[in-house]
Amino acid sequence: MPLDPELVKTVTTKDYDYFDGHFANIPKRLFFNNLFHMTGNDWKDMRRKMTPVFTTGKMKVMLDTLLEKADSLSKLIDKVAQTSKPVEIKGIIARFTTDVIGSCGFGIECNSIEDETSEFFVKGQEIFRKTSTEISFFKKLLLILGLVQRAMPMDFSGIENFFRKVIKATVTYREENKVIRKDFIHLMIQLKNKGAITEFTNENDDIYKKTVKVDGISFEDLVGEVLLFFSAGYETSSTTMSFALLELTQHQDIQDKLREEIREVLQRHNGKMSYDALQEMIYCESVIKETLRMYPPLAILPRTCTKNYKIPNSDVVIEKGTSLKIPVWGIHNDPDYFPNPTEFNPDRFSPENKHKINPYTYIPFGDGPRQCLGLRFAMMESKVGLAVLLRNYRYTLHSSTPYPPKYVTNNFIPTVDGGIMVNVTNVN
Ligand code: HEM
Repeated sequence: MPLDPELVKTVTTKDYDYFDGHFANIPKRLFFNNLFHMTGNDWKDMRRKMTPVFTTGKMKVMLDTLLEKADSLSKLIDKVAQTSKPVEIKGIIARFTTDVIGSCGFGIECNSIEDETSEFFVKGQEIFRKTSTEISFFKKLLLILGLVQRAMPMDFSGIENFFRKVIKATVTYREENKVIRKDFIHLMIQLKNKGAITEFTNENDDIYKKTVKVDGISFEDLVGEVLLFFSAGYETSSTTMSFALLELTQHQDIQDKLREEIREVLQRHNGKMSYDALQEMIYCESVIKETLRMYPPLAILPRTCTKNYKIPNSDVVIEKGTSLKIPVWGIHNDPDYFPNPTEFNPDRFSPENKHKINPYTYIPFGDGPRQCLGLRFAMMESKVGLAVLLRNYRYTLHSSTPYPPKYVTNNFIPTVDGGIMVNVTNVN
């Protein structure tokens, strides 16, 4: 367990070649056929192909798709505020992130914001429930995708077939009808068919302006990666926004300041949540970063040693096959690096202060060549989500949720026991 930031640097970046796997002995099947589980040249090759999917240009264009979902979230929260009843906010945000990743990742309109019983959500749950009755939907998803390692007597073939069928239907429809949509699956189809993907510009320009040449990928690769976007992007983002709201209920001054910034920025941009407007939400970014410090969704960063490694200036040799766990939560909450770590203080990440943070002590998205590819997307989605939730509404914690929170013990991603119950009031 590397605790020292220098060692974290060594493992994730400096001597990355010795630690280039997340996990060892990954079974060869669809659900593990993705970037997160690859090592060595397979990983290098796939990472090179996938990197152009996540450029700033692509994020800007995908924002339009994301904003459609934000609109639905806005209507839902308005309804909630009118009822004056407390509500479990993580569930609401999870419906938003399901729809976002369903739309941006799978190209599917899940409509779970409007309808909790939407087919995609329910079908997914049904299928996962078949495999085991005890484990939560998302834990199962993480298990299936190998983000949690545990021997499970599960038969995944039904689930794999379901997702393969859903993605196949989307890909075939788009190919036959020449559909172009601003989402990940469109970029992946280009990768599959042309071995190249294009840099989106803006709506009025030719979206095939700038072509980035890479080798193609197979249909199975496409399914594997799209599934990874779902597992990597859904729960992590909803967890981030939910913990941000939890902290904001405890710090009304910070909540007010953030709301003020959101309103000011949107006023400057004629009420439109453009990419540029989001860039100007500096305080919002600090709030998200501080949330990710206190509550990193991936509390542990896995690495596997792939070649014997002698730790410099010591006799210690880490043997090939050794599994390493970088304790992200522990490092982020260490008073040596973050004074008063239990205090929620977004100013740690203000433009004036952020240079004071020691390298390799803030790693919610990992670090080095394997750093999270969806970082920009996650930040954009979280900013949009918080801006929609806070612009016109105030949140206070309902008495049924204790603070500090109690966590469930059987989930890989930090999860508040009983959910986060809040009161929502319209402040217009
Ligand atoms: C707040 C939200 C998120 C957090 C905290 C997060 C965190 C992480 C972390 C810690 C890793 C491992 C990095 C390492 O080993 O150094 C990772 C990998 C990854 N994430 Fe994220 N993630 C988030 C959202 C997303 C989203 C939205 C997507 C895609 C749409 C995504 C796609 C990926 C991919 C593809 C990898 C594998 C990278 C590789 O192994 O080369 N993530 N993420």
